[in-house]
Amino acid sequence: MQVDVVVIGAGAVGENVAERTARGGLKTVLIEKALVGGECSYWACMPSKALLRPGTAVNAARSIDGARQAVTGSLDVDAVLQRRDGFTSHWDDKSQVEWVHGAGIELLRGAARLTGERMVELATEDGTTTSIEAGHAVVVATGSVPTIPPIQGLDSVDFWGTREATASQEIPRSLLVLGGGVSGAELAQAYARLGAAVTLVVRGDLLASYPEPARRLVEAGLREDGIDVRLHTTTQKAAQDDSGIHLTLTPTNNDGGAAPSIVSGTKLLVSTGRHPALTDLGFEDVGIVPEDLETNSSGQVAGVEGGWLYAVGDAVGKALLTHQGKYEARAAGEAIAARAAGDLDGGTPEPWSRFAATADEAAVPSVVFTDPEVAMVGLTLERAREGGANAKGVELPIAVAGSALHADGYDGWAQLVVDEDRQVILGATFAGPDVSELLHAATIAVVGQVPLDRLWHAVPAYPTISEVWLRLLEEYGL
Ligand SMILES: Cc1cc2nc3c(=O)[nH]c(=O)nc-3n(C[C@H](O)[C@H](O)[C@H](O)COP(=O)(O)OP(=O)(O)OC[C@H]3O[C@@H](n4cnc5c(N)ncnc54)[C@H](O)[C@@H]3O)c2cc1C
Ligand SMILES: NC(=O)c1ccc[n+]([C@@H]2O[C@H](COP(=O)([O-])OP(=O)(O)OC[C@H]3O[C@@H](n4cnc5c(N)ncnc54)[C@H](O)[C@@H]3O)[C@@H](O)[C@H]2O)c1
Repeated sequence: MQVDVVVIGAGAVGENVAERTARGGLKTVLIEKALVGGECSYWACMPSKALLRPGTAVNAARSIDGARQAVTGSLDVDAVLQRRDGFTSHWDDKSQVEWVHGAGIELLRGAARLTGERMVELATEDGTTTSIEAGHAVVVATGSVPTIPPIQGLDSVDFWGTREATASQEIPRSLLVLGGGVSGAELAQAYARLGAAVTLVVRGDLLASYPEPARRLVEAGLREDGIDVRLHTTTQKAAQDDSGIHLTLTPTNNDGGAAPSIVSGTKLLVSTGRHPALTDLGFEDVGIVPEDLETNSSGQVAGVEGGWLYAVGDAVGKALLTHQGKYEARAAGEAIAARAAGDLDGGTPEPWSRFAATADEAAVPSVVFTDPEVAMVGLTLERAREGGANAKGVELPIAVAGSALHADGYDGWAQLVVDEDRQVILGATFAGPDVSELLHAATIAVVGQVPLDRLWHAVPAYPTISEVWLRLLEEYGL
């Protein structure tokens, strides 16, 4: 079979590359071995947010006098799960397949691997194999897989990963959650609010890549929901018997030689990170060591002569986020189409052109959808300073008319990271109820490198939570 572009993996990221190359007039084949739509649609973003949102909505009503009195019941668990099932289309990819066809992309089902320069082999379930030659590019968009920690006994425990936790049809009586990253924090809260007794075991600090005050707000929110949060706690052992699953814990820095403690639950969720899904893809056959995979800003894999091999999204692991992967996909797809048309040469394209995912470097937005939320873009103060910037942090509690109206006793925190030499914003973090919708303004300011004296003219509407922007600029001295 001879085509222009082969995209391996039809997650959100693969779909977006294929859409761009097909739109650019290239005959594009998209190969998927499981569900078209990938992790985000069926086992990650969509179901996890669907599990969280009802609890957040009820808690929001409870935080306003007058509305609080109207909340007289608890969450309807069956209705929440059914609504979640709707958002995952009941794990049926029919509508996504229709979209693929509508976009002029050819979909092939099966597992693909590289077999040589511009060559891909497709193995289908019935045992047949097809060889496909890509005239212009092969794009690896195979996503990521869970990283399972080497904890004694864990391999003989029947534990959940995030797939099982986001797709479960029942709420366990008690849930142990291992890992205090975004998945752990979000799913611990979702299950606590749906009625499980949750213990969250965190090796270091919760949400360690976010600023400290934001972490503390989330920790307080989780504790308020009755979650037993164990920070700086190492899991020594896991075991399972008829009564449930048991974890043996010690303090992470156990200088005092504290005796181990045991926590138990009916289920265990292991959410200890993910890594690129690059095994069995034939990278070795094209001279690439998967662990050393590096790409330029248009997704071209380094060290491949002719620049025909691309990788994007979780498979590269620059930012394990759907929106950022889709952005990389748009840039790669545009670059492939432009190179095929002779409008763009090989090598790294101009930063901030539509062929380069330049924002990956220092302008990645992310939201932790706990209650309260954390929304962050760009660099933290530490990272900005490590990178050599003359950076200053400007931070305040979020306490403006808009936040006071939004919820009684609104508790939030905001920080801008300012480049003092260039007078632009390098990063921003907001923590508090419903702050996610504040994030895009900050993303625009960071990506646009909007000078602070111009930002001064961006007047937040009154009374909104965005007024905190005004207070932050005042705090900076403007
Ligand atoms: C619990 C959880 C919640 C999350 N929530 C959010 C969120 O709210 N917002 C956000 O931005 N991100 C979120 N993420 C991250 C997000 O899910 C990922 O960044 C995103 O799914 C990556 O998309 P992708 O297309 O790169 O990979 P995937 O979605 O994993 O797609 C890769 C596809 O490739 C296929 N494939 C793999 N190998 C082959 C092969 N050899 N041949 C054929 N097909 C193959 C797979 O079957 C899969 O369908 C969450 C992640 C988790 C775990
Ligand atoms: N709202 C969102 O956008 C969202 C939600 C969930 C996940 N995601 C993405 O998916 C990816 C995976 O999420 P995640 O939470 O699994 O990963 P993560 O990397 O965010 O967190 C993993 C956590 O597990 C801990 N850990 C690692 N090994 C451990 C061990 N042996 N014992 C105890 N703890 C251990 C780490 O210290 C860390 O706190 C993330 O990179 C994130 O970007 C995004």
